[in-house]
Amino acid sequence: MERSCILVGVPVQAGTGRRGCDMGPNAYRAAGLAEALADLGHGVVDRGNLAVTPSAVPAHPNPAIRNLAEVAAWTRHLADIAHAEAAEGVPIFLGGDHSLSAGTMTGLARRAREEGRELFVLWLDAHPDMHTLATTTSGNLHGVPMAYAAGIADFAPHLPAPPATLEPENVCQIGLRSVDPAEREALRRSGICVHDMRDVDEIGIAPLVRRFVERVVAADGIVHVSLDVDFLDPAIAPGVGTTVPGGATFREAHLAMEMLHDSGRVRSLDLVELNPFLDERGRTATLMVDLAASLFGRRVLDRPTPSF
Ligand SMILES: NC(=[NH2+])NCCC[C@H](N)C(=O)O
Ligand SMILES: [Mn+2]
Ligand SMILES: [Mn+2]
Repeated sequence: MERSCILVGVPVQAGTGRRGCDMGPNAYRAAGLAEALADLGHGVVDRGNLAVTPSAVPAHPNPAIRNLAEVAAWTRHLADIAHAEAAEGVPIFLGGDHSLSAGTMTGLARRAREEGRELFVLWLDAHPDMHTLATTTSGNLHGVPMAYAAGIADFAPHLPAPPATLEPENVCQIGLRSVDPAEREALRRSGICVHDMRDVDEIGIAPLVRRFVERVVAADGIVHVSLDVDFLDPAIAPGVGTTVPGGATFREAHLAMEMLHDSGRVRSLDLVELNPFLDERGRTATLMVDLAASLFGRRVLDRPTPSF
């Protein structure tokens, strides 16, 4: 029996500077995510939207930081939820801002470790989200989840200690085009595999994804995809608070999803940063749903599955 898709609504917006991401989960539902997955033959369970009750956390000396207690509560809760749901099926986390990935990725890392599998992350984003609590200048905690999950810096006692961390070598970021100076340095030291938009332009999205999948297959690993709306060019995906020009095209994004599907290795997905308040008649939500459909098997024509 194939594993069912499990939709988990994560209406967090505490990690961003603007309101509206809390409407993301329901926009994906309105755009027909469950129906699109069911049409592909998948079982679909919708767990509804999660909620958390923040409790006080020790303050951090960086005065810019916003909503630390709330992000801490989401991180703790999501690590537990991701760990549990990954045993049940293929969790799809409907954000909500990217701070949610601090929880999902560390919970998934714990599950993978317990199962003796190597977890790989494909991070599709204009930003590396590699700030620490000390280096963020915006104070928006959607800028820190990769540093948190890859164990780049100690976030405790302000954020909960991660139950497990990612191997930086197993993380691949594609689509970068807005990197703060402190992040640049942190990336360089981390060993994370990074591809900016210049690499996408010069090399092409297909070879980049193929190389990633080849590494996964060589390690007999499994894949988590973290898809930030701002990976996409703002001309096709305006419904996000942190647009950066020069993003992935419609075809580049779909091709990446199709190739990942062909790998047979994808076990979980974050859909993050959708802000329906900034969207135009649901077009960004619809595009994200179509990309999720490509990731889970929708294609134009039948074709033989390549062996990587
Ligand atoms: N998940 C995102 N959209 N992150 C954008 C982060 C932008 C910037 N680096 C900051 O820390 O504020
Ligand atoms: Mn992001
Ligand atoms: Mn981003």
